[in-house]
Amino acid sequence: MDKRPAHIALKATDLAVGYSKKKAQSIVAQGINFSVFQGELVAIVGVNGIGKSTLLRTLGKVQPKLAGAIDIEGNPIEKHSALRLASKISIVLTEPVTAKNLTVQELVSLGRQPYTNWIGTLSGIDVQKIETAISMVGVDELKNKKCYELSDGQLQKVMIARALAQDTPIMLLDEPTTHLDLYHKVSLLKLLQHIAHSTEKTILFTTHEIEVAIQLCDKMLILEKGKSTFGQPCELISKKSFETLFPSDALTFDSRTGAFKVIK
Ligand SMILES: Nc1ncnc2c1ncn2[C@@H]1O[C@H](COP(=O)(O)OP(=O)(O)OP(=O)(O)O)[C@@H](O)[C@H]1O
Repeated sequence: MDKRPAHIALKATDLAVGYSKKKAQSIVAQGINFSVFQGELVAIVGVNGIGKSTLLRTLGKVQPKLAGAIDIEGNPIEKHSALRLASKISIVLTEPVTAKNLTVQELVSLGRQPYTNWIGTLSGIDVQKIETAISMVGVDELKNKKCYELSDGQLQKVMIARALAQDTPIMLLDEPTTHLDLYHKVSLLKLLQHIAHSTEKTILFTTHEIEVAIQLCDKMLILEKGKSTFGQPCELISKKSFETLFPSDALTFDSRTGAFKVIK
């Protein structure tokens, strides 16, 4: 039976994202509308440079929106202080990790910063959340390694563990599977699906793994030049929304299989 999640965790209304230089605005994507329920796994997809990362950073208030509204658990994003937002949203970006000299355990512990006292002492609950996060993403055996000793894929998992340790109702992940092989991509997205459904966290991530996302996500947001489409993967397939995603000289979308076919 379809379980209806309790409430809207994240909502965008007529949102425009992009960059401001001096007084000029450079809009990357606009007219973005969606409502994501608590406990849903949502993929943001679209071609290179369409604005997926820009949108994700805007949803996490890493950069300002250019127009429209973002509501976090029913309140406008600008009403949340930085500290309050850090207890609502965790975000993993693609920027290189600067704290590579830390051990895995120390890096994951940083996720508890919004909750620790001013000298950063970890409570029993903090330690437990750190341990749970490390074991959830399956990096227990790397716990005492320095981050500079890890492969890109291992580091990516550790960054997700740090966000999990932050234990926020909303997680935003920019291309969390980039450095992983196909098996580990699927495993990680299955893990995110499990986390979203079992802990009622709302997880939005950007990805180029459209076919895997179609199979595992509750909803998808497709960004295209001048428009965005949001819905359940099956709705998007029946609306033929994936068919215009790539220029048709190289790829077509087969709605029967939910997969792209190369035009030879
Ligand atoms: N700091 C910046 N200042 C100005 N423009 C930027 C900045 N960062 C990105 N852009 C531009 O914004 C547009 C969207 O970039 P963005 O990284 O959001 O796309 P994307 O969909 O995530 O791409 P990809 O799939 O290649 O990662 C691009 O044209 C890019 O050049």
